Amino acid sequence: GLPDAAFWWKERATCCKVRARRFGSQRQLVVVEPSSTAGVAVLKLKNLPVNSFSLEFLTELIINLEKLENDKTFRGIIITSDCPKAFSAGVDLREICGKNPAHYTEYWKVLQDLWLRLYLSNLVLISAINGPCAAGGCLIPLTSDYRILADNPKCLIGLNETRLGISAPFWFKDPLVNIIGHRASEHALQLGLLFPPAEALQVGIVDKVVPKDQVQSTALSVMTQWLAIPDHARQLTKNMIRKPTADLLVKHRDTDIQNFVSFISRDSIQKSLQMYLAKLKQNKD
Ligand SMILES: CCCCCCCCCCCCC/C=C/C(=O)SCCNC(=O)CCNC(=O)[C@H](O)C(C)(C)COP(=O)(O)OP(=O)(O)OC[C@H]1O[C@@H](n2cnc3c(N)ncnc32)[C@H](O)[C@@H]1OP(=O)(O)O
Repeated sequence: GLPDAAFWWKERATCCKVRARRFGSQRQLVVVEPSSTAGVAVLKLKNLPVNSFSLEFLTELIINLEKLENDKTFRGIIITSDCPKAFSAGVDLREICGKNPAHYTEYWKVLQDLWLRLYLSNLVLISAINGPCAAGGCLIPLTSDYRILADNPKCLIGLNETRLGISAPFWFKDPLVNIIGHRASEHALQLGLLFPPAEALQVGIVDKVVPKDQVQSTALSVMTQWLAIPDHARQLTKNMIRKPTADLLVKHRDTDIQNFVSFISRDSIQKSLQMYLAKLKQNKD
């Protein structure tokens, strides 16, 4: 029969630990702190300058999430950024530009691992989005249970992949459709829309917009409401609602990797990405 997500996860967690030893990083890209509320951890993303998903950062993130998942003292995690410039700028374009197919394969597998770890987490996950959040950067919010965005015109959020000449994978599209609906997703995805806070709230890609200095305290008070529900009942319900979407990725992971690798290896795609990266470097304040 079809291996379920838990099986996949076990196998992949071992790969992550092996990879972490390979990096042997001195920098701490993810900081986990206990919050003032019992049972709640605050996980801070700290891959300066913009929390783009390098392979090393993804690996560290997965290991920290795995530890929290297995630590019975924790029931919920607030995920936020410790980089002043962004919540997350998404996929690190240097990981998907000018590398070889083996690298693209490994990278995509790890990104899928992060998605599965978050989407099927038994913990309550709340994204405290205190900066811009683009494309792959939405992976964490879209797999969270609740999203709070800072009310600042710079805090744009959305899946802008088409603007880079690429397409969001189906496992980014599916949670977006589950959250904002079919028509709004069709519109947002095709046009690669990045929503400012008021529009983000209106379309429903975030649940709450608050002043930047209140993002974390609001996350804590929302967390308290979620933790008032008995864990077992909430977890069963979460799993019931999310399993069909997660099973699609589990079932199609290998094909998805093959599609990604052949797509990203095309000359035309590589050119688009390089142009986008060059444009980013020019647009400096
Ligand atoms: C048959 C078909 C089958 C299809 C199968 C599937 C296909 C799948 C295709 C592939 C799908 C990929 C899915 C995911 C994609 C992504 O996530 S792509 C990344 C998208 N991200 C963005 O568009 C955000 C880009 N960044 C910004 O807009 C800004 O940087 C910011 C976050 C708003 C911050 O702005 P500011 O404060 O002005 O800082 P900057 O000066 O712009 O940035 C600082 C430095 O960081 C570098 N940088 C920024 N983002 C990235 C990034 N994503 N990757 C790498 N580097 C990044 C930026 O260039 C600056 O660098 P320096 O110039 O060296 O300082």
